[in-house]
Amino acid sequence: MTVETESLTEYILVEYRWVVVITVLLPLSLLWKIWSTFRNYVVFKLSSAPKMHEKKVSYVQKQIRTWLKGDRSTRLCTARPSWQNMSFRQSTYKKTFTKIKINLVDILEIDDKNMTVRCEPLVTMGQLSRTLEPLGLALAVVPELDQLTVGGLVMGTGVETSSHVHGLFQNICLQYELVLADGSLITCSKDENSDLFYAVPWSYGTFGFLTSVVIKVIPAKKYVRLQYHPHTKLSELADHFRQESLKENPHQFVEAVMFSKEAGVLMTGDMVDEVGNDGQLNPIGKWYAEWFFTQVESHLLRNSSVIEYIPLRDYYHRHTKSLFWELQDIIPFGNNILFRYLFGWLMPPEVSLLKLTQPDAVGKLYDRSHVIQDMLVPIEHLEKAVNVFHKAIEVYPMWLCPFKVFNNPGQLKIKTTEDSQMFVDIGVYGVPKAKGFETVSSTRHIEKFVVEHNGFQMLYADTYTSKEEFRQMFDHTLYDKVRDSLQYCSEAFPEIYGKVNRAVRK
Ligand SMILES: Cc1cc2nc3c(=O)[nH]c(=O)nc-3n(C[C@H](O)[C@H](O)[C@H](O)COP(=O)(O)OP(=O)(O)OC[C@H]3O[C@@H](n4cnc5c(N)ncnc54)[C@H](O)[C@@H]3O)c2cc1C
Ligand SMILES: NC(=O)C1=CN([C@@H]2O[C@H](COP(=O)(O)OP(=O)(O)OC[C@H]3O[C@@H](n4cnc5c(N)ncnc54)[C@H](OP(=O)(O)O)[C@@H]3O)[C@@H](O)[C@H]2O)C=CC1
Ligand SMILES: CC(C)=CCC[C@@H](C)[C@H]1CC[C@H]2C3=C(CC[C@]12C)[C@@]1(C)CC[C@H](O)C[C@@H]1CC3
Repeated sequence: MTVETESLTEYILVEYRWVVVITVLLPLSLLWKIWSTFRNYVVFKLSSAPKMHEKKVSYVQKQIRTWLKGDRSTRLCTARPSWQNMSFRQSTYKKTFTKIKINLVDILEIDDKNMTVRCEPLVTMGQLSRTLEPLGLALAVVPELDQLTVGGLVMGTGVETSSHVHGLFQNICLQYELVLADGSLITCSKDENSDLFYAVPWSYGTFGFLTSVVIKVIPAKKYVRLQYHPHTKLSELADHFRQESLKENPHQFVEAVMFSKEAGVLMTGDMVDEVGNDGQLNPIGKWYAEWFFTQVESHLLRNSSVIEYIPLRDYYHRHTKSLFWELQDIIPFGNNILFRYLFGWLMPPEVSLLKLTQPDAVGKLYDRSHVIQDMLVPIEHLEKAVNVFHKAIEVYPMWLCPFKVFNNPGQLKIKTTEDSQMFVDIGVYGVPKAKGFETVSSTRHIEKFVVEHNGFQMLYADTYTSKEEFRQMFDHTLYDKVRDSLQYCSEAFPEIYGKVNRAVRK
């Protein structure tokens, strides 16, 4: 192919990807949603999952024993193909590792006396919020994309707008059940095998295979009373953001979306049972509703500090329908009123199908000129971080979400003697506009800033940190100790860095 035809093909594949998305992916996504909702409903109602759980765990153990009997020349990972997961990085190691099938997709038990839910690792956030809602319950932290799994959020991490109160997803998990590399089944909690319990989060499947998790639930109400506070000065927004995140009795939900370096909207919310007369009901989950982030932007443009009442589940999944703001690049007219009324009920396409059918040209384009990164920095550095991000990449909207890191053992070690420290997650998803942007060097620049400011990088996307920087970012003291104490662990699993660093993972 000549250079001209190649770039024309690339242009067509990128610009007209929506044709395939609309005609093939949306109908397939709908069939998949109908089937999985029906299947999960039936299994949950029949209560057959708890009986099957032991059998399925034995099968995981059997696969590991088979590997133990062999020459153990390959390492282990889950058999979930890369295209099925939400991680943006390519799990290239899946081509060479021995893949362990973990077909554990069910909610096992809801205990409304102890306020816990026990579920298998492939249970998704959408599945949990749908099941808990009619019971008047919710997870204390609901990472907002429907397809995120409990396993991925435990082994990686999960953050949401209630994290300034409850911490990260792992902080609402009370017990893990794992199959280790020696084939044994173990449970751990803060009182039992506590080293393993604290080392599991952020370990990316490098201790063993998670087979169930007990998670804390809270009482839920019907709506979220959400107040929008537009700001046109970064310093004012940052002060307000810190004040709302750090105050003694904070709102249950705090989030901000920046639409430029200076201007953004802070949102504070609380669960309520009724729609009050100080605001209007806004059912943002309806099929015809405008994308949430553009609704937020309209409050900035009107400079109006309004109150709205949003149905709770609509609130939890407010960024699902537009995949934050990523879908505007894939279906440019997805937020058009006509499209919404005619086809909004089909949205969004499944992320897994988007990954599966992503043409090489689109992959290359995302590598070259698209950023998907979340950087976590102590909240006092918010303005500085926004300025650094603006200079290096300049992507808007920019997501700001406060979260608490507790002073617990593990990879996220904070540099304070206090019980906890408040951080902010800065999420950039989109096409960079900064002059001189180059994927590796610009990402390295912000990674350096994050390391120097005692922050952390979320690892679902690519990291380019050196091993030394990575170990400086994530405390490996407990991690190394636990790996050394577990038989066959180092043979079976690479270190975290070996799985997440783009240059190192094979
Ligand atoms: C055949 C069909 C007909 C429909 N007709 C109508 C209708 O007449 N009126 C109407 O209001 N809606 C209609 N819808 C849309 C439906 O109400 C919404 O999709 C609703 O969010 C589905 O929730 P669920 O729990 O059933 O499904 P889920 O499987 O939980 O969700 C379906 C998809 O919508 C996303 N989603 C779920 N909840 C939200 C939310 N609150 N905000 C943003 N995204 C969300 C999820 O990410 C998921 O991908 C229709 C949908 C279908 C499939
Ligand atoms: N709001 C938020 O907090 C958001 C979070 N994310 C990120 O997305 C990722 C979650 O995506 P998801 O598709 O659910 O998960 P993934 O399948 O991407 O899994 C993430 C990691 O967890 C490991 N893992 C998953 N299940 C198990 C298990 N049962 N036993 C052992 N290891 C396991 C995987 O190991 P292996 O490599 O062996 O498969 C992988 O390294 C997380 O990293 C999360 O931080 C993304 C968007 C939003
Ligand atoms: C809130 C936090 C912490 C993170 C949000 C991250 C999401 C915006 C990304 C997670 C997976 C990403 C993927 C895409 C867009 C951005 C995410 C949803 C694509 C849909 C972009 C188009 C590609 O062809 C496929 C991508 C799959 C993963």
